[in-house]
Amino acid sequence: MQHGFFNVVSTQWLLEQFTALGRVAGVESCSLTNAHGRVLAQDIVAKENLPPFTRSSMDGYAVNAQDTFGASESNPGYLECVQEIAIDRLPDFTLHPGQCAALVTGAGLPDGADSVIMVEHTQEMGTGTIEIRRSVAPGENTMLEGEDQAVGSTALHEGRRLRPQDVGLLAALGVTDCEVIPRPKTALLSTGDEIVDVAATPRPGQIRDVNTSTLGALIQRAGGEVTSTARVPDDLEAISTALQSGLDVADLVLISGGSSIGARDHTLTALTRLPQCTILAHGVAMSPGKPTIVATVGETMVMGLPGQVTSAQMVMEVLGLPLLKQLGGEDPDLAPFKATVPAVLTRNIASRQGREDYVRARLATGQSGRIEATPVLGKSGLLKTMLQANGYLRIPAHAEGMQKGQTVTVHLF
Ligand SMILES: Nc1nc2c(c(=O)[nH]1)N[C@H]1C(S)=C(S)[C@@H](COP(=O)(O)OP(=O)(O)OC[C@H]3O[C@@H](n4cnc5c(N)ncnc54)[C@H](O)[C@@H]3O)O[C@H]1N2
Ligand code: MOO
Repeated sequence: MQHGFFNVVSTQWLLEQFTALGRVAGVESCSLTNAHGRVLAQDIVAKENLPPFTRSSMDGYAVNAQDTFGASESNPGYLECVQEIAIDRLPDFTLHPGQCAALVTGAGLPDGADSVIMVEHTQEMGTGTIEIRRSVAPGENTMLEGEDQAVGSTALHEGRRLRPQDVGLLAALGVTDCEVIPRPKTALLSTGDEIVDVAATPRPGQIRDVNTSTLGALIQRAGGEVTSTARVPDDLEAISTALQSGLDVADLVLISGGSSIGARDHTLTALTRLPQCTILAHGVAMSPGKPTIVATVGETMVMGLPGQVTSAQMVMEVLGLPLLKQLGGEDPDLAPFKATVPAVLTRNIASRQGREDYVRARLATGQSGRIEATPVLGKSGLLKTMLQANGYLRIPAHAEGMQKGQTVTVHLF
């Protein structure tokens, strides 16, 4: 039996190691309908201008701005309306001085027009004359050809995780399929003699497997794929066999439980038996989550997570999600900011020096109108701190705690 953690590292050091890892191998084609959340494996270059022609952004009249200069409520101008422009066909005439053409939002402007006056600033006088009660500037109330995206420019870069608005840009450019990076394949091993299937009725002493579900959901949130799951007893041979099966199919193997130094904790031994294994960490200077193992076996990453339900989730939040995003090829410079909220702490929190504390917190708007963070303290074997909290805050390893009234950054779940 191991009598201590032998390679305790900081989260910062581990995160730095992750940034050196390459993305998973290969490329796959993805239809636009399935593209949301995927990471581009190619630059998308615009093959056309967007908008493809200059369009009106208002209902009104296409005009030459010069013809409206000086027009006001008290001193209106008058233009001759020569046509009604169809929404689905570009106008094939030229607007001459003193003329305007009726159009709706989205219609193309005729030659000779450079702006649109909104219908509410005009009055139809009959016999085709339009009273103009305001002036417009050149370009006003129009969307210029190529203003969204110019032909030949890079619309979206490789490494971008596609958000709904990105998918909209692909649609506008006529991109029906794109090359994406495969989702990192993740094998989940849940260890423990006492752990039974969710559908089972546990007999006294047994508990249902929570971690396969929470970790599976977190893997999906980070863009990974749960490729296989297995439940294994606290038995070195069984764990070794399941670990090998995971290594055979996955880019990342997550092992829940057995990562500590107890008599039933076999994860480390199962790993160190493998000739290609390098242990990066056995023990991370964080709480909860100290009994965490990070290793490589050849090209495959392995994380041994503490079995405690909250600890396993927090280690995933802090280390597992960045690792999955790195393996998934997401370029951090193109990634959206992780949502954080500055909030005023409602009470003191004590912390031991030498390890980071990750404290769950509940957010609420205080009487002053400012957002307040109340620490949700509790045992890491219970689920409720995660359920009651909106996010977590980090107390650095050198700090002895945080003071009531201090502004903290809450990372949202
Ligand atoms: N001597 C020491 N003992 C322990 C230390 C330490 O530093 N020195 N750290 C403690 C901390 S903190 C944690 S966290 C646990 C982590 O232990 P393991 O990773 O070896 O996990 P297990 O012992 O297998 O399980 C712990 C706990 O979690 C429950 N569990 C496990 N898997 C699941 C699951 N899939 N779903 C729901 N619950 C699960 C399990 O029943 C145990 O209650 O070590 C401490 N000990
Ligand atoms: O890490 Mo244990 O994860 O503190 O409960």
